[in-house]
Amino acid sequence: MKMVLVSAVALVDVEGRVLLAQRPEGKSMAGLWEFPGGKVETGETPEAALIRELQEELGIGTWQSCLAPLTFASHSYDDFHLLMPLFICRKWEGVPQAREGQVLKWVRGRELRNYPMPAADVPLIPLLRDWI
Ligand SMILES: Nc1nc2c([nH]c(=O)n2[C@@H]2O[C@H](COP(=O)(O)OP(=O)(O)OP(=O)(O)O)[C@@H](O)[C@H]2O)c(=O)[nH]1
Repeated sequence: MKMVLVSAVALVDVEGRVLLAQRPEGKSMAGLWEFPGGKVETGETPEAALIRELQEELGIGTWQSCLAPLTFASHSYDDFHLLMPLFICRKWEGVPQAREGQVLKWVRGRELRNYPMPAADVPLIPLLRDWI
């Protein structure tokens, strides 16, 4: 099966809330809430991919030194296998804005369960909650 490498990040604010983005209509898995990020391009590191995606999707800047590895997802969807490192980041510049039609939401740990997420993300939530 095709292996897809996606880099994602839990942005955590000073109140311990996590930023989720709702996938827009028309995309696969529309309506589900996910961590910001995207596919790692050829020749890119997962960290560089994230820094690029955060600028494109949210208009914020961050640094490799502010991206700490948290955990990863390894999940088979019907048509591809997703390998997704999840970083945690508490420091960035700018205010996240929905630049690609997503709905953004800052969510507290205990409320994460109210936001339906892609199957790959579900097992990551308890671990994330331990860290925020
Ligand atoms: N960014 C992000 N992607 C995730 C998460 N969980 C998860 O299964 N994915 C999947 O990883 C892929 C990310 O691709 P992408 O964000 O670069 O591309 P895309 O929206 O155009 O997706 P598409 O090619 O499926 O339409 C999608 O298939 C997405 O559904 C997550 O928490 N964050």
